[in-house]
Amino acid sequence: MGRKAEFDDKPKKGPGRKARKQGAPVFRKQSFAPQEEEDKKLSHRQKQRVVKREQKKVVQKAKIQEKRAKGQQKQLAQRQKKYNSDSEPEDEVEPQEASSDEEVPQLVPAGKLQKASATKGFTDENDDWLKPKKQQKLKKLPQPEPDSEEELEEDSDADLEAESGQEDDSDAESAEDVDDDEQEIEEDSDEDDAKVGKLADLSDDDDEANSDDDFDISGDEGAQEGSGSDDDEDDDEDDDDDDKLPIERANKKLKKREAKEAQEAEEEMQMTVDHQDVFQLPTEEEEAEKEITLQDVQQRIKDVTLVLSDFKKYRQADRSRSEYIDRLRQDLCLYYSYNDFLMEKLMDMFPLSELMEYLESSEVARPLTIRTNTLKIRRRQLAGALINRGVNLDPLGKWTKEGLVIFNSQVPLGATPEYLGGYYMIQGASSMLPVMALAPQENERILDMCSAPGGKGSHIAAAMKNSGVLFANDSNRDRIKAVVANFHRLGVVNSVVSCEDGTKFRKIMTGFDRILLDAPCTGTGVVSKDPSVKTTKSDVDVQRCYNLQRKLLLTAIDCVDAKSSTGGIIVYSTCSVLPEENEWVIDYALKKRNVKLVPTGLDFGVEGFTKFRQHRFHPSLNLTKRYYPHTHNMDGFYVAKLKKFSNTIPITKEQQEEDEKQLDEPIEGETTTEAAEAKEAAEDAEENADAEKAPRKLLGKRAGKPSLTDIDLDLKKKKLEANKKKYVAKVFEKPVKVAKTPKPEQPQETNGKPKAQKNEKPQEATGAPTGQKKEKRLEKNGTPKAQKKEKPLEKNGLPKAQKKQEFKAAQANGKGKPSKPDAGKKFPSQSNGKASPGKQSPAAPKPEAKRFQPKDKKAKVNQQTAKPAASAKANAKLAKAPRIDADDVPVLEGKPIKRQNNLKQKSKQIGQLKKSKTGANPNPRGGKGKKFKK
Ligand SMILES: C[S@@+](CC[C@H](N)C(=O)[O-])C[C@H]1O[C@@H](n2cnc3c(N)ncnc32)[C@H](O)[C@@H]1O
Repeated sequence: MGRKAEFDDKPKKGPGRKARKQGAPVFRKQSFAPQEEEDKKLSHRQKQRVVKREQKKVVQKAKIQEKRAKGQQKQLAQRQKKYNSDSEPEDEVEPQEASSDEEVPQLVPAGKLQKASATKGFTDENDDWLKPKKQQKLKKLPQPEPDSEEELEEDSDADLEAESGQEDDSDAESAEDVDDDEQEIEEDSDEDDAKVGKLADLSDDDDEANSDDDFDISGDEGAQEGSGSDDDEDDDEDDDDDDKLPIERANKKLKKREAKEAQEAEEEMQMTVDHQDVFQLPTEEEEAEKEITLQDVQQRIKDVTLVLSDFKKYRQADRSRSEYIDRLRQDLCLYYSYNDFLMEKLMDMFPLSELMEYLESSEVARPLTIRTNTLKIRRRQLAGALINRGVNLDPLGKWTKEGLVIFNSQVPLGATPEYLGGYYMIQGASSMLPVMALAPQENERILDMCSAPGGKGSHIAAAMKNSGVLFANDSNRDRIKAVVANFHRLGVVNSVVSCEDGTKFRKIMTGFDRILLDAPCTGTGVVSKDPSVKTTKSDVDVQRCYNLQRKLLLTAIDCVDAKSSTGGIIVYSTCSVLPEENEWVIDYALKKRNVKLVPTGLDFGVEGFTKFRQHRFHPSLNLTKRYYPHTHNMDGFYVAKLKKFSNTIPITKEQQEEDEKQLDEPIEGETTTEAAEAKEAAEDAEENADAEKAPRKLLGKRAGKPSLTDIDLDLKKKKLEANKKKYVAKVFEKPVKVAKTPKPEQPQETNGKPKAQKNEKPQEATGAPTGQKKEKRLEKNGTPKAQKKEKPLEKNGLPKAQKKQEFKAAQANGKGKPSKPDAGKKFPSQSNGKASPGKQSPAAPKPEAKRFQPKDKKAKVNQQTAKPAASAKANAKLAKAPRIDADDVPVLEGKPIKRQNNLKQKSKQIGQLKKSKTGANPNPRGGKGKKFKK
């Protein structure tokens, strides 16, 4: 549109046709150049009005001259007087001068006006006087609106000249004066354009609004009207009113009034709104009555937040701050699905506005990130390869040379050839930080104390360039498999993988250059990954983690060599944001060991707390780093770097022991998974015991309590439990059957027993109480074979032998062949414990067998299945099957047997009874049997 203005005098290079035809438009530099701010503000019309006004002045001046020439001073004085009566009097100036001042009150600086008015003594306030001249002027002025100031000036000059030309004859001198004055005024008006513009805006705009162009009132006008002072407005009115009809003036006044009223109304409304907006905390009844939606909750969160932001202003007089905070916490729990405990913790940590940000960002998943395995590939190459597969990615940030952030991918990132080839590890951005802080060096000995699944461990190995030795440890046997798998995939070859309790590591190995302790924690920083954290964590969980973390950290410190030439460094990290698991743990270690905090080397992250609520930590804790989802767009994380400066421990051994004891103390109200499992097991055992018959119950009560504590211990090794049960069943099956032998048969039994049976019994007797160690020892001695031989005998031979014995006993007592029901009864009597002790064998291994029977369902089944079997064949068949299974039970480990060892007393009793009755060595294979002999 239009031609392009040129403001510089640069000659155009090679002007084109257009340029030749039509020169560039030339504007007065003045009009665009930012010389005067005020000038910029003048619109085109305003400028026109200024020119008009100047023209007016000129006309007025000419009139004055004319009047002077005609000697109409008297009339002028009268007019002046009249004007003065309408306008504000100005005492300081002579009447004539005053009137001239009023003529252009604000348009020209006072001094100059005085000068001008002193010369002319003129006012345009007199309509009578002015009107014909106006008409005259209007006639003289060109009808179309002038395009520019220049034109207007020219026009006005021309008019002036014409007028002055008419007047030249009469008063040449005065004409010269006028010319001079004109010049002055012109200059002044040029100089003071800005001032004129500023003040005239109000009046002129009004003028324009009322007179020109359909009452166009722009917002600016209104604003200017509003912003102008009353005086200014009045003055402007005075100016403008000259040109206006009464109706226009009335209109203007009306508008003014309306604007004022609108402003007042707005203020009033604001006050009312402020007053009404005070949020009313709902009462309990209200809450109970009203069905609340999520939107209501959201609104209430906003309201309460507002109240808490200016409590004095918005609070209800009868409500305390804590009531609002409680309400807010409950609503936040409801809205974001947190439990009260965690929400309270978070509210303690963050100011309200930050808390909202934290909660919001915790609802959103963090960006997917991967770490280049620099043992195999460079990041650029990896990025190229993945891009070719349709992965949209970018470098993670300047702080890492290995990280890549994945925006989207056409392929699953856990299944690309690059992943399977070990070129990268899928890892959260925050997980890279602890290893960066650890700064592993080549050829060092580094321990990753809690390593599974090996993300950070493999990062350490990469930093070590597969040199030195990396010890990757984790106490979780299942998870450690992931470490091995990942290390294989990623090509880590400098590592030793172990599965030990980290707290015991000082007894396994020490003297490490560096240790990473990425401690087990509540995971409150990874809520977006695992939302269950929001509802499942309690103070007991935090306490438990806190204890374990402290123990692990002290161990880690003890395992590091302070004299390491390259290191002596411990990095502690968690994916929890709670100070209890972070600053408190570090603060504890600072007190208990010769370590100090050093900068992590991570140039971003929030400083760790040096105080939290009423707690005060070591000031150096500000060297630790915190990471939040809302500030760093990564999982909540904590990193602390410690330097060990002495291998001595600054506390006494007694203190150490006391500390350890304290850390091992059970937590009040603890309902850990282990404890819960133990409880469940105890309940199961009790239920089983209840299911047993009375004597068993008794036995269960007698032996049950100690065995329950044993169960507690055993449950810590979950996998062994199943085996243990099987084993227990197997070991104690024989005594059960031995116990079945009726009293009178015993002498016969002892005398007429087959060899095999003789061998069995001592084995059973000894095997039952001695437990696993014994079993192992037996195995070593070649006993398992014998056992295996025995067992079929037990299974197949025992019922037969029993029958024979029964039969013999019956014959000896003259009772004849025992009836089938009798034989049948014996088994139930055993299982039910109803058989009288008198009828049982004196060896009485029965109670012992009963004691363990509840724990062994299989044994029960065996007995029960054997019970209804009428014939020996059937019995043998039924007994056979499960026994074969029992033989296949793997060799037992320490725990189950240990538990049985607790029952030494009973086994001793059994052995002694047998010994006394049979006179045979209960354990001909030595070992405990020998002890029994003694
Ligand atoms: C946060 S994870 C470690 C993650 C690992 N550093 C990584 O980057 O892949 C914590 C680990 O500590 C292990 N852990 C828990 N208690 C332990 C203990 N007493 N000794 C050693 N490891 C333990 C857990 O099995 C779990 O794998």
